[in-house]
Amino acid sequence: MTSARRRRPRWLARALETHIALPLFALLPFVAIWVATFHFVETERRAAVAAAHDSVREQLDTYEAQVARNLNAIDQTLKVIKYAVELNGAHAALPALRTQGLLPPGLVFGISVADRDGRIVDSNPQAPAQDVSRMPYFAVPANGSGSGSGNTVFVSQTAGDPVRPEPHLHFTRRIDDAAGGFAGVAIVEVDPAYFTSSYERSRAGELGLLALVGNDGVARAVRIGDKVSWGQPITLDGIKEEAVTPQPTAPDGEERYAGARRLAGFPLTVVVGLADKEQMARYEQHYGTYLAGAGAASALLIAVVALISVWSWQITKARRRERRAQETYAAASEASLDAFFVLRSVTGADDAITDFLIEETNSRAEVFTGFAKDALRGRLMGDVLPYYRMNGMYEQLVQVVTGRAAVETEWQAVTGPAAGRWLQRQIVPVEGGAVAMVRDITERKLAEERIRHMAHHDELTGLPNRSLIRDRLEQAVRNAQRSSGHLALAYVDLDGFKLVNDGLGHNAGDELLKVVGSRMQACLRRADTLGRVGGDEFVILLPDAGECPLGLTTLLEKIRQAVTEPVQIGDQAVRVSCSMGVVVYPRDGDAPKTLMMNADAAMYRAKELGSNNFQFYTREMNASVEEKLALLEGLRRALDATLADDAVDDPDAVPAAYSPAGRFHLVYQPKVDLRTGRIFGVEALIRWRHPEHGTVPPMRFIGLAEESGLIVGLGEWVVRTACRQASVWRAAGLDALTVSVNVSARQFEEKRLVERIAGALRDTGLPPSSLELEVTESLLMRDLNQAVERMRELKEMGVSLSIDDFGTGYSSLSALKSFPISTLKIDKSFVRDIAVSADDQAIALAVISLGHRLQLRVIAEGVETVEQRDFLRANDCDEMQGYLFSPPLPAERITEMLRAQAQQRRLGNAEAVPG
Ligand SMILES: Nc1nc2c(ncn2[C@@H]2O[C@@H]3COP(=O)(O)O[C@H]4[C@@H](O)[C@H](n5cnc6c(=O)[nH]c(N)nc65)O[C@@H]4COP(=O)(O)O[C@H]3[C@H]2O)c(=O)[nH]1
Repeated sequence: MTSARRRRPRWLARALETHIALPLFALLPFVAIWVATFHFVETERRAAVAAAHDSVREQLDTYEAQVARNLNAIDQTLKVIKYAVELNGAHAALPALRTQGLLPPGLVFGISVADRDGRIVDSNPQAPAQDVSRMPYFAVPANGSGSGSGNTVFVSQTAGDPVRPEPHLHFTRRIDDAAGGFAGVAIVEVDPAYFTSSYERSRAGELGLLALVGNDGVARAVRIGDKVSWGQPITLDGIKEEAVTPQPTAPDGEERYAGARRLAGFPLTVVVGLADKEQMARYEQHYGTYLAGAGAASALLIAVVALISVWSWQITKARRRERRAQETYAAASEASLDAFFVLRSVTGADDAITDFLIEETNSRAEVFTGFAKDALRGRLMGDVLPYYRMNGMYEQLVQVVTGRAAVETEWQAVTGPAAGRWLQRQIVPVEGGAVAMVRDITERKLAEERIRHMAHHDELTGLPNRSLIRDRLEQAVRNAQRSSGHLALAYVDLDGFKLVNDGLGHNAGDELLKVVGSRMQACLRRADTLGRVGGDEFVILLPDAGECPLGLTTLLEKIRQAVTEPVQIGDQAVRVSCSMGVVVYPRDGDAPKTLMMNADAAMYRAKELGSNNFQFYTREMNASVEEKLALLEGLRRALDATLADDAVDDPDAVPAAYSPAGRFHLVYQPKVDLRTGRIFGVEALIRWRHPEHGTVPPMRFIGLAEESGLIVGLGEWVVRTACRQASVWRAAGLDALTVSVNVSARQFEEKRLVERIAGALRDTGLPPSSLELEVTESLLMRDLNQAVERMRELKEMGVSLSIDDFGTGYSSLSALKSFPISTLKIDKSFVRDIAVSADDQAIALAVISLGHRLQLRVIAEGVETVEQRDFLRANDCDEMQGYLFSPPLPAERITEMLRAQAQQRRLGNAEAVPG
């Protein structure tokens, strides 16, 4: 059926649609109605016309016979008179006839006899004698020509005469005497109505016509309805004996079926006319009725057809819409990535749904079921996809069909071709069943999972991020609250990470973070959480910590040691440590936020205490922030006061060795030549005499001064003060000294550094060669190009440069070669164990050898023991600095030392190194 429909041409299919076919078919009865109607009408018309013809003929027959009879009677009368005249003479003829009873009644005919002179000699009824010789009815027969002469009857026109003024027809015959001469005329006068008295209204109607017309075309008597007239000209040419078509007839011009017949022996013709409108009246009436009937039938037919067609059209339209929608849906669903199943409920004996029949599906269904769509159509779900009873779909279908509400579910397939994939089904109720749409949402699920993971994990290390840590901490706090348990939180910050990151690049920094992260993770249990909350900051959450914080120390120490193990990055082994701040719930706070803040504060304290350690939180730690602010304020005031003092003092005056409270001052640590033992230079180190806390070491405030930018002004003051002091020593004629000043990263990055130093040298008169700037390796590595450029400018000025804390950074040899420096300083952390640690010895030796290969002097700082000094000296280290020789001292103590040194030299004692 479907294929047949498909094969049927489109135009034919359209034509067969009821709303088109029905009107076409309805044309047949429509035409039939009208053909039949016109046929009946025509038949009736013909019948009516035939009837009219018959009637004309019939009446003509009757009329003709009657008139002929009348005329014969008249003629008979004329002949009798003529005979009587010939027999009795004109005067005695009528009396003779009267006597014999042969005279017709006077009411019907008027009879007269005229003599040869045209005088009426006798008449019946009696009339006065008159001369009628001039009248045609006398003259014509008298002349012996035309009708009335001889054996013929003359018929006059209807008119009055001297005898009787009323209009009459005069029938006359010539009377001859015995010799054949003219003897007179027999006259019969007849009322014209006499010839039309046979008019029957029942047959001829109101407009029927009876006429007696003379051969001269003038009517002798005409009757139409009740009216009798005469004298009109009536043309007989068009009136045949059987007039087929009606034509206008005189005197009224009415259309009539007419017939005429000449009367033998008389110059007269009888005419019968039947009015067309009367003869066809019945037909006309029927015609109207037929037309009205046909019209009504047609209207009814049209109305019915129109109604059915409109109804059918609406249905067709709806069907077409539906079909188009179905086709569109089918096309869309074929192209769709969703599988769909149109399912019809199958019910059991108790009307309960037992299964679902697949009525329709699409190609995509094959992916989910393993069956082609044709194999699915018409099958029961329970037969082809039995597992639909196990994954909840069957129950849902029943629920949707009975509850008439759509449902949507996501599930992971465990059986079938899509096993393991995430699927989503939407089930929508439809009449008699449901439509299920199934979509593969695995990719979306994975993406969601990825996004969820990304939202909660650190991309680099894969560890939980701050947000997840916060969640877990909140959860752990809730659990601990419920169970009255304890939890611990450690804030971990890597020490020295920045050096690796800045020095070796971000990739190395990233690698380091990953290694350190996994090492820390390895120290923890499954229930613990390690997260990364910032650059080099980690958080460890221990949800099942004991009440006593000290119980955590073993774990914390293990983590610390794991972090400090060297990390191999490329061909370099780097080492970082970590500072940890630890809080315990509920002792150190009961809110997650407070715990985080306090752990952070404890971590800062660990940093302050020299890093590479862990600190448990104490209440005092929170004072640190305020303390910092107070410190910063104090720094500002101290710098202002120090600069104000300097401005008041004589610029050429010797700098104050000890500042009053709230001021800065410098101390100087001698630098000694390891071979000669001579003091060849000093390192200027800043001190702050705090009004309350006494002398504050630079490690406590340099960082803050850097952070706040105060270091720029402070650094300039240091340079100027150190230069001024060195000039003072020079002016005092003491041994020429090089004064070293520490320059922090922030100062070095400042554009006007070179200008400021040049200004200080200019203002104090110190030769640039007497000034050395100490910069750290890490400082140089921040922006290598800019650092080298700036160092060159300083070098060109004559100022020397040394690299402080050498060995703690990661400057490459090539970078080192490009630095215009004169000295390398071995960091005191390597010097500390130099006498015992093979590692530190190796580092020190490497620095010495490297420095010498680069033509640099090497100085060791923090030399406290003779062993350290001896090792360094034995290994060719050039210079040293440290408590062994002298701690940092006020300037005047240096002056004394220099004086003593000069004196000793004068005494020829070159050995100045103690111990
Ligand atoms: N353990 C030990 N320490 C020794 C020994 N000999 C000297 N020291 C200390 O080692 C530090 C050497 O200075 P640094 O490494 O440049 O380290 C300096 C330097 O980086 C910074 N600093 C000091 N003054 C200034 C300054 O004026 N400007 C800048 N930017 N930084 C400064 O503060 C750091 C610390 O300065 P100080 O506390 O004065 O500490 C000084 C000094 O007192 C020793 O034998 N054993």
